[in-house]
Amino acid sequence: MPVNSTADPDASTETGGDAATLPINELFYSLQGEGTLAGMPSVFVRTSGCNLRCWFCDSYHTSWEPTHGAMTLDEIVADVESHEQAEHVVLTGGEPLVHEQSVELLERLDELGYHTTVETNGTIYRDAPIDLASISPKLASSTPTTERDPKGDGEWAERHEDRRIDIDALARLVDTYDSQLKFVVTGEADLPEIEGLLARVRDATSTTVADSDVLLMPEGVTREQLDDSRNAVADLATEYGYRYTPRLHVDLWNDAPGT
Ligand SMILES: C[S@@+](CC[C@H](N)C(=O)[O-])C[C@H]1O[C@@H](n2cnc3c(N)ncnc32)[C@H](O)[C@@H]1O
Ligand SMILES: Nc1nc2[nH]cc(C(=O)O)c2c(=O)[nH]1
Ligand code: SF4
Ligand SMILES: [Mg+2]
Repeated sequence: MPVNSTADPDASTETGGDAATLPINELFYSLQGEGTLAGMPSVFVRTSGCNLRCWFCDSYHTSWEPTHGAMTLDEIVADVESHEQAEHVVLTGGEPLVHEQSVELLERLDELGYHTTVETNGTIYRDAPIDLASISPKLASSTPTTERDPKGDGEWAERHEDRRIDIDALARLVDTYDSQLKFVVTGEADLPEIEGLLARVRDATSTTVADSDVLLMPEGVTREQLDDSRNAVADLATEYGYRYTPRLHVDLWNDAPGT
């Protein structure tokens, strides 16, 4: 369900008033397309607003040009519950953890017995009932340089670069929640950075981060783009001993909305 009205999703939102709300870009029922739960029927709750600007962002209308619709938590929960088969909810964005109200939504979903996955860029820690923290730290190859900026002239490059890795936030997420580290891979040149980052995370955590919790995901928003990228990423997973994750939803439905 696409949403349109007038809340401001650009900044993080504070709890206030009687009815808590979240800026919501869309809500839909599909199969989890990415990560260790790929194939799982899930309701997706996509918040609007992000603190980063990856040049390749497949959710452009939550980051570069965020939508401004809001829903109350009651409305979101009712929509989730209308999908009667679903036991899994994926909270994504945008960056869902910029919003303080995501915590209350996760608490309500947890009380109702849902398994919750949070798709996050790993730059923000929040204390919430999260069953799987699906962390996708952003590599240098995600930075919207002048040549790659989808909108302007590289205005976001410096801010993106400054914000994209926060080792303390990553370590806290990994230490607190069952987690997976899911890297968008644009080429072989990303691998040394992934290895260096993993070493820093392993150093900063008391939790064991197994190679089987590290996933390499091909960059691409269409089937045609993945046709060009997936085999090279699969080969890198084999070579380095990390896990490959497909983008099952793209393989199945290409870039159709609400999938
Ligand atoms: C739109 S993001 C929202 C959650 C959070 N902001 C994040 O980046 O993890 C959802 C997932 O899509 C991935 N993603 C975004 N654009 C992509 C692309 N062009 N190719 C492959 N994965 C992409 C992100 O890395 C993340 O794992
Ligand atoms: N089917 C499907 N699976 C997904 N897993 C993570 C997604 C996301 O955008 O966060 C996503 C998505 O957009 N669609
Ligand atoms: S962090 Fe996630 S939502 Fe934000 S720009 Fe990057 S891929 Fe898009
Ligand atoms: Mg997606």
